[in-house]
Amino acid sequence: MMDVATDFFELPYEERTKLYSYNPYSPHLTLQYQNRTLRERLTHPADPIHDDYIHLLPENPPRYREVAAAYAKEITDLVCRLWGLISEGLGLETDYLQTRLRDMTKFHQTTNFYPPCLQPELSIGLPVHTDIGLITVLQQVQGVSGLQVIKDGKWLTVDPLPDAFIVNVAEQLEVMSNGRYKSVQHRAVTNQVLPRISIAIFSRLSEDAIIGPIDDLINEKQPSIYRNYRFEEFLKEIPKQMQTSWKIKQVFQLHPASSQHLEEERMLL
Ligand SMILES: O=C(O)CCC(=O)C(=O)O
Ligand SMILES: [Fe+2]
Repeated sequence: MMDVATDFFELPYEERTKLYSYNPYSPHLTLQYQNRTLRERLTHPADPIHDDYIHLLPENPPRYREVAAAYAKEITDLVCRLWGLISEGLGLETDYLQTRLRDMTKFHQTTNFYPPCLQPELSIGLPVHTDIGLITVLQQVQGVSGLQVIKDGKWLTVDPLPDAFIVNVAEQLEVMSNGRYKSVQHRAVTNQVLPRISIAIFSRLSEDAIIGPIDDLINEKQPSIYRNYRFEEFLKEIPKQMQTSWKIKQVFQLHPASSQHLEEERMLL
């Protein structure tokens, strides 16, 4: 996938921008070259079960459709296996998340291209955020670092490892696990010399999906942190909180004071 993604971003500007579209549900290219941000991203569905989208993928490079279809199949299978491990980690039946989520999960792929920047300290590839779905499977091009996560209030670089995927816990999994899995705050910085590519497959939910802590994880010692909400409600909060997406789930929190220490830690950034 990385090879065809690299070929795509090596296409001339006129060829890449054929994929400009205002419809977020069809494959589209977005250029983000303003407000210190330096990024192009190609986004499209990646769901072999729910979407009939292959004919909408880029025709160029010629192998893109075939490779992206196979990649979507492999990664969504991997996500289903990870759901099994996460369910077990939460003390639930192995197929709990798979049974509950598969029909209401939509996968999509974003390939990020960050051009080099002579003064990386003056720009950012992708500002700090948390992913909004369940989990994200990410791969980075070899040899160029850029992904950073926050650990103990400090930025930590996640260097690319050969043949390794990065799995990010995203917001809805933190809510469903009643805070046991923590969504990770991350960002991408630019490189002075080399361009960088990363490929993410996100799992999002259908808009009417009801999200909330899983009943079996709530008890007297661990009361529910969040109220139930429709995923649509979460999405509507995003434009209200541009650049601070990690605060969104607090809107659905039952006792906001309990997260105060987290808030204080985040204020350090
Ligand atoms: O480029 C990266 O490594 C991070 C990409 C990312 O976080 C995203 O697309 O949400
Ligand atoms: Fe992300």
